[in-house]
Amino acid sequence: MGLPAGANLEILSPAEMAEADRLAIAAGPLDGYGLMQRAGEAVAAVVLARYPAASRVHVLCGPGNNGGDGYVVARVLAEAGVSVAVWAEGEPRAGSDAAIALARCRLERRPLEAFIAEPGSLVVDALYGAGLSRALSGDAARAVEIAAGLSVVAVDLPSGVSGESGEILGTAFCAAATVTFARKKPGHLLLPGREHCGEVMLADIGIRNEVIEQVAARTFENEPELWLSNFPTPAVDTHKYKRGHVSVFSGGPSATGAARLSALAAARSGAGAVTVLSPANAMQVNAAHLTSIMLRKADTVEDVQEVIGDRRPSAFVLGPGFGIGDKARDFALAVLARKRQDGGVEGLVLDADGITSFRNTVSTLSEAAGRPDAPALIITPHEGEFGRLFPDILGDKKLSKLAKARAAAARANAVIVYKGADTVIAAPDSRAAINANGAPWLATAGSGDVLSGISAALLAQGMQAFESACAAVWIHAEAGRRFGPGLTAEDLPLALVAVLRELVEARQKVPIG
Ligand SMILES: NC(=O)C1=CN([C@@H]2O[C@H](COP(=O)(O)OP(=O)(O)OC[C@H]3O[C@@H](n4cnc5c(N)ncnc54)[C@H](OP(=O)(O)O)[C@@H]3O)[C@@H](O)[C@H]2O)[C@@H](O)CC1
Ligand SMILES: [K+]
Repeated sequence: MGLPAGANLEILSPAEMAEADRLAIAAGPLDGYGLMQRAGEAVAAVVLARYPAASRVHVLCGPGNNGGDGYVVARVLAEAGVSVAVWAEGEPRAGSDAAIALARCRLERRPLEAFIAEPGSLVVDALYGAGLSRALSGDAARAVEIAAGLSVVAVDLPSGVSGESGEILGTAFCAAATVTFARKKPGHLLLPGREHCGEVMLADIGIRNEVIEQVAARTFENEPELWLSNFPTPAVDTHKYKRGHVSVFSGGPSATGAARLSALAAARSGAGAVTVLSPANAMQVNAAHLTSIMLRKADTVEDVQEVIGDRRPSAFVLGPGFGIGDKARDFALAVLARKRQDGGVEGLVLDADGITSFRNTVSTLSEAAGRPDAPALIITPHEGEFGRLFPDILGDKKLSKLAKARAAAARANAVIVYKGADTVIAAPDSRAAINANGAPWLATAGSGDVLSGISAALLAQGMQAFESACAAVWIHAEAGRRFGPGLTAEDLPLALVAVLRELVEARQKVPIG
C-alpha cells in the first residue's frame, strides 16, 4: 500500500525484521556488525539525551545479537565518560557480530548472577530481543526484579516481551523507553507488551526504505497517514445524498438509544443523510428523539428491500440494541445480497447483537460476504463476541491477537475490527493494522455504537472497507482520548468534531493521486 514517504508505519514481525537485516547486509554498504554498531550507538544516544545526569549505567548483555548491541552501548557510553558496569549472561557464538562487539568492548564483564544496582542508577536491558525463545527464568528473571525500581532503557524490546505477539514470556522488564530499529514490531503495540515498552523510539540504523518495501509487510500501525489520502472531503458542488446515506437499524421500544447514538455518529462523520430504520412499535419513541436524522419503519425483509430501492442508502449499521435472532440474520443477509455496483449498497457494519446472531452460522455470513460484488462487510467484535463467531481461533494459544484477527477476516470474508485497548483491524486480503491511540475512557457503554456509526459513514462516502474501519477506530479513540475522564458515549459524537476538522484540513494538504 502506498504510504507517504517517511511514514514508517509498516510493522515487521521478528522474522520479517531478520529478512530486512539479511537484505540490507546483502545490499550493503553496512555489514551485520555495521548495523549492530549503528543500533548500539542509537541506544547510547538515547541514554545520554534522556539521562544526562545518570551517575551509573548497568548494561545487561545476553548471548545473542541483542547482547551484541549491549556491548556497543557499553563501549560508547564509557567512551563518553559515563560510569558503566557490564553484566553478562552466556557467551556470544564465535564469529558472530556479537562476538566482534564483545571483543571491542574492553570493559570488565561480570556474571549476571551477581547483578546488583545502586538506587538511582540506570539499566540498559540488552539480554534478549527478537530471538527470545522461551520464558525468562533464573538470573534474567531476578534481574527483572532488581530493575523494577530503576529506570530501564530496553534495546529493541524489553526482555521477556515477545516481539511477535506482545505476550510476556515468564516475566519482563518494564522500560521507560525502548529503542527499536528500522520499524516497530507487533510486540511494541499489542498488549501487554506495549505497557512494558514505555516510549518506543525508532532508530534508523541504515536499513533503507527500499529494503523494507522488498519485505512487503502486511501489518501497519494505525495512524492517519495510513488512510488519509482516501479520507473523504466533500466537493464544493456536493448535495446531501452525494455525501453518502447511512441507515441504522433500531431495536424495539425499550432498546432504541444505541441505534440513535450510532446514527448521530454517522451524521457527524460526514454522511449527508442518515435514517434510523425502526420497528413499527418503536417509531414513536424514536421520533421523539430525532430531528435531522430521518426515520422509517422496517419490520420485515420486504421493508428493508423497499428502503434500499427507494432511498438508496449506501451503508448500514446492524446490531446496536437490535436484539439477537432470526430477524438480525435475515436483515443482514438481505443487505449483503444487494449489489455494490451502480450506486448499490457499499457495505454493512455488523456489531453487537448483529454479531451474536451469527453465533452458529458464520459460514452463511461469509458466503454472503464472499459473493462477487457483494457489499463490503465490517464486523466489530470485542473479545467475547469474537469468541462467539470464531471460538477455535480465539482458543488457539499459538496465535497472537493480530494473527487471530487476520484468520477471522480470511474466514469471514470481512474486515474484522477486533476491539480492545489494542484494537486490531484485519482485512480478508491479509492487510492488518494495530491501533495504539486508545484510552481507558473509551471503555464505556455505547462507545462501540459510535464506532459503528463512524465506520458506516466513511463507507457511505466511498472509502474502502479496510481504510474506513482503520480511520473509524483511530478517530473514535482520538476523540475519547482528548475528551478524557468523564467521557460518556453521548459525548463522543460532539468530541469527533475537532478530530475530524484536523483530518479534513490535513487531507486537503495531501497531493491527489
Ligand atoms: N543483523 C541483525 O540481525 C541485527 C540485529 N540486531 C539485534 O539483534 C537482536 C536479535 O538477535 P538474535 O537473533 O541473536 O536474538 P537475541 O534476542 O539476542 O537472543 C538470542 C539468544 O538468546 C537465547 N535465548 C532466547 N530466549 C532466552 C531465554 N528466555 N533464556 C535464555 N536464553 C534465551 C537464545 O538461545 P536459543 O534460543 O538459541 O537456545 C540465543 O542464544 C535484535 O533484537 C537486535 O537487538 C541489531 O544489532 C541490528 C542488526
Ligand atoms: K532487550
